[in-house]
Amino acid sequence: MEEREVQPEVNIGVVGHVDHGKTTLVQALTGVWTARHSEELKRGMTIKLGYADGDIYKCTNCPEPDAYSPEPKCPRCPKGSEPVLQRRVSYVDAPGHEVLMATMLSGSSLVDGALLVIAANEPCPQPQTKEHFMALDIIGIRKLVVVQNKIDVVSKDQAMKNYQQIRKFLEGTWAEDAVVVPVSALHKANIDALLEAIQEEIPTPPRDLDSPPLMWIARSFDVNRPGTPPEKLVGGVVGGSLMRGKLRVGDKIEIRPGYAVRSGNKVEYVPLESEVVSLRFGNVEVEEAKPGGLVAVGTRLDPSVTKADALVGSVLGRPGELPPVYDQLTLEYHLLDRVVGFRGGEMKMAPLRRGEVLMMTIGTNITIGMVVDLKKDEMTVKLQRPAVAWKGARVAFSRRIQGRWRLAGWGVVKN
Ligand SMILES: Nc1nc2c(ncn2[C@@H]2O[C@H](COP(=O)(O)OP(=O)(O)OP(=O)(O)O)[C@@H](O)[C@H]2O)c(=O)[nH]1
Ligand SMILES: [Mg+2]
Ligand SMILES: [Mg+2]
Ligand SMILES: [Zn+2]
Repeated sequence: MEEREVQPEVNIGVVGHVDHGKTTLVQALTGVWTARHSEELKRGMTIKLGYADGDIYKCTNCPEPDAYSPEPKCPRCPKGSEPVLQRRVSYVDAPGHEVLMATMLSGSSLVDGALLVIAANEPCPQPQTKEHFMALDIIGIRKLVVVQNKIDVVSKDQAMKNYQQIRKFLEGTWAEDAVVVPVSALHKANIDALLEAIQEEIPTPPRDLDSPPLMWIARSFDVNRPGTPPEKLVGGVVGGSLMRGKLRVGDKIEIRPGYAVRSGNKVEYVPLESEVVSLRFGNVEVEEAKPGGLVAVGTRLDPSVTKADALVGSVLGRPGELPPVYDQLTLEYHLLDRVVGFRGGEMKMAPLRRGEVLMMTIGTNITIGMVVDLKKDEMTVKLQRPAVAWKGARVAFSRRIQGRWRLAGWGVVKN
């Protein structure tokens, strides 16, 4: 197989209000049900970031959008059609539940574009429809397709009414002209038109392949089954997406801030050094990884340091080439005008206060931070958990409002 057929070239976030059908849509696009953890299956909700790769094929015989399919066969052509692979896409499935907003934000830092899933059988916008939409803006994602889902459970009139609500919601925003594609994720209806929209609206961005590799870690695992004999144990695995550069099997790597070591109530972070022993996209092993797609990096690390997402929020690169780790960040910040994301309307955002505790999302790193210094457009935040950052990096922050962390604004790192 050619390399381009293995490594996805673009990452697309799937966001939107709880239960609007994000995970079902990812399954329609990839054949994969991303919820794997028993708690997720039991509660029918996404809790951790999920991801799955899917293909976009186009039949050379058929008109658009019929020509598009996630599978290498054309449902409309009898024998003899040869659909051509257009792109392989990594879909990052975000949780929609309001308490998991930080996870949604950390997932958004990995993607190049987004599908905003809106269920046609509820009034639009729902609280997290608004909050996720705003988060895309804050993180700087401007490639968007709106997916009007569940059209199988509404009448044509209801679907039209809901479509008008969606258009009204987008009116006057950066996404005013966004394409809205009606689908039924459950029945895999109109997925061809969605693939066409993805091809047109979410191009693969240019990639920086020459800089040293840099990857946000989004998942980390111990892949050994309990009871594996010691000689068969494999090293820890970390998953994430390369922001830039290339990574090859055999490369020496460093992970920062690294592994948390607790003694009493003190926590120290220990940077880790290891080597890339394998690289995998889905089930396919590759020798080299570039930006695009979520890659699983096999290492020689003791799996006990990677298990249970212990390294999420750290950054992986080559030894000595990582940006610095900070305990404190100075940000030029912007506060949203209004608090969104809860039922019963919106309210005006109060100014920040010195001493206030915020939830910071720095790439995939989610940490509590305290505002220790505050000027007009600038704040300094002391982080509970140190973060790799660099001048110009974009950071989102949430505030505790009415009992929940609500998206409150963003900042640009000045350190
Ligand atoms: N009728 C119908 N039901 C759907 C459709 N898409 C999803 N559902 C159902 O809606 C429910 C929620 O779907 P999920 O895919 O888990 O929704 P989600 O957005 O991933 O939810 P969270 O991860 O909890 O935010 C499930 O019962 C799905 O079967 C659709 O197109 N039509
Ligand atoms: Mg659900
Ligand atoms: Mg889900
Ligand atoms: Zn065809």
